[in-house]
Parts: sequence; structure tokens; C-alpha cells
Amino acid sequence: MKTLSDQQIRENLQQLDSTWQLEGQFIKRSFRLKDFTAAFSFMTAVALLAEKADHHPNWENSYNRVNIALTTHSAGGLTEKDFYLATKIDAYFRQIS
Ligand SMILES: C[C@H](O)[C@H](O)[C@H]1CNC2=NC(N)=NC(=O)C2=N1
Repeated sequence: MKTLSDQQIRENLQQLDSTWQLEGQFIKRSFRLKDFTAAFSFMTAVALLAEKADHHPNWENSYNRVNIALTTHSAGGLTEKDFYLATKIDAYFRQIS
């Protein structure tokens, strides 16, 4: 898969929730849930979304916080797949919020 140009990355970022931040080859967002159970449940749902998209997040969890970083490892940068998964994750998070 082809990596996006800086201009394409800017355009895609503008379509996303503003809390997604560009950091090098990654887009990152932090999600706060009610407690650990809610956070782990959210991760389970995101894991299923990731499997469906065949695109997997780098992430960390601390209690009720889930930090997600997306990049396309095989392409060595950001691709449409990252923005597709980010949109799916945001939609799910909105649904449960
Ligand atoms: C074989 C399989 O399609 C690849 O390994 C996929 C799986 N998930 C992936 N996820 C991410 N984030 N980057 C990849 O390059 C990637 N590659």
C-alpha cells in the first residue's frame, strides 16, 4: 500500500476527531473510559474492528486509559488504512460514550 503525501495526511486529519495527533509516522489518540473494565471492553471491540480491517493498532492501556497509535508497518508510514481504522474506532467510541 502506498503511503500518503503530507498534503493527503493533512486532509485526512481534518476529517477526523481533532484529538488525533500526527506524530512522525503515526496518528495517535488517547481514549478515556469509565474504568478498567470499560477500557478492556473497548479494546476487545477495537481488536475485532482491527481484525476485520486486517490492520492492527499499536496501543497501551493504563487503568481507564487506552492510547492508540496507527501506522502501516508494511508501507513504512501512514496510508488510507490508518484513517479508515481511526474512523471506525471513533465511531465505536462515540456509540458507547
Ligand atoms: C499479513 C497481514 O495482512 C499484514 O501483516 C498486516 C496485518 N496488520 C497490519 N497492521 C498494521 N498496522 N500495519 C501493517 O503493515 C499490517 N500488516
